[in-house]
Amino acid sequence: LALAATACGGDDESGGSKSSGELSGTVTWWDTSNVGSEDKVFKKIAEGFEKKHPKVDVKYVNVPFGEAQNKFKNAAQAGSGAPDVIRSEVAWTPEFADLGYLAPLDGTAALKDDSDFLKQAAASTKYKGKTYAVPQVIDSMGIFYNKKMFADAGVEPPAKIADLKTVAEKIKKKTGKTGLYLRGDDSYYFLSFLYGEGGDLVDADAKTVTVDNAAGVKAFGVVKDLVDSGTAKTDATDGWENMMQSFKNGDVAMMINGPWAVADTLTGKEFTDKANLGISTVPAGTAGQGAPQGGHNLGVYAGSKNLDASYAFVEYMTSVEAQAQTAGELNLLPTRTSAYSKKEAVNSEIVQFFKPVVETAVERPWIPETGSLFAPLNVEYTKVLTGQTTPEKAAKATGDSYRKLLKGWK
Ligand SMILES: C[C@H]1O[C@H](O[C@H]2[C@H](O)[C@@H](O)[C@@H](O[C@H]3[C@H](O)[C@@H](O)[C@@H](O[C@H]4[C@H](O)[C@@H](O)[C@@H](O)O[C@@H]4CO)O[C@@H]3CO)O[C@@H]2CO)[C@H](O)[C@H](O)[C@@H]1N[C@H]1C[C@@H](CO)[C@H](O)[C@@H](O)[C@@H]1O
Repeated sequence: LALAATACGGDDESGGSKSSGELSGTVTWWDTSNVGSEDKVFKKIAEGFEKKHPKVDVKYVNVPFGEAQNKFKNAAQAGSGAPDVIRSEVAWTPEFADLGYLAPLDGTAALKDDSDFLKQAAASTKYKGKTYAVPQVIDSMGIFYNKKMFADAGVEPPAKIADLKTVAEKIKKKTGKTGLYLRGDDSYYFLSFLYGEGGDLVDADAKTVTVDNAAGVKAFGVVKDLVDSGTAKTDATDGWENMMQSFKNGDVAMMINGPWAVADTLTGKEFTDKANLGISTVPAGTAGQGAPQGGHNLGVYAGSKNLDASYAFVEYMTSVEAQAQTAGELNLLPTRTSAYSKKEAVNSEIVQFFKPVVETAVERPWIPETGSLFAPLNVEYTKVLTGQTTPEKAAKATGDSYRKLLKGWK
């Protein structure tokens, strides 16, 4: 596995020869997984592909999640420097497909046993009747909690927002620590509170923006109150780092997060005994309980000069064996139904916890604009949590941004 220092593309030297039937050439793969935890396992699996196809050289490039979407769009648009295979987050996939940057995979070697994929995982790979990527992982969110801190304070995982506040009060009294770390620089962490008040960002079927309705305003009020009441602490920047450090060091008793955070969490001093990590459903709001559906697909760049090897690589990386390995080693959720009966998935408490959560997770519309809904929401969400705007103004400003973005929507 040649570790390319910089993102470089499927240039013509990588052209694989099909004549011998044996795959050959280079496959450059942009992986967005977390460095130091997830990436090690994904690299290992990719090396297995090279062993199986000795004439293929996989160039592994790790591109940070926050940069990969634009980096790929820029390279694809310029027609130079794009990878052969991209780890495409669920909301990036319809956008890349709409732009023509992904090769349709129907009928290719990339798409094997596609009836084996969970329908909600497959949904984000379909666009205008074609399949543009293969689901690699699916995820949702839950409350991660420190079992020892909970036991010391004599509290149970909170089922409702009111319980969350009570639990936090008891933890503060007993340990002086803040109950929850609520990530403030990524509004994906707001969605379970929005759903809890019966809200959503948009109603795609009705082509209506809904983030600024009464439920949306209420949800902004709920998260503002969590911070103002001392139930939660937050930051306007470096949210991921601050959240992970706070929880791993026992500075907070809870965080809302997903399976992609587990491997890193277990390296924390509070979780050397991994049994100390508890996971529970996100607390319900006044209208119900719901967590968002996220995840990642593998797509083949439409301009790849080595389509055959790229198709085979995508199939290998999303195979039931690969998914069993990431379930066992990283507690990531498979997207193949068959992978859930593999022992690695059966033996993972995290996978078993999240399976029903993902089955009932709130789906988003898989339209090209879906990913663009977060940038404006991030601005207002952060301002609400840091007292720079009111729930009413935040909801309105977000709704106005959405109506500019979604032409003709109400
Ligand atoms: C702002 C962004 O909004 C959206 O992203 C949503 C996303 O749609 C949601 O689904 C959700 O993603 C979950 C994800 O499902 C979940 O799996 C997990 O991912 C783990 C991996 O598991 C882990 O392996 C590792 O990779 O690390 C990953 C991350 O931890 O957690 C994710 C949530 O973090 O939330 C995202 C919002 O964050 C847009 O799509 C853009 O990304 C946009 N960013 C660009 C927008 C450009 C201008 O438009 C701007 O110029 C650029 O600079 C910005 O970069």
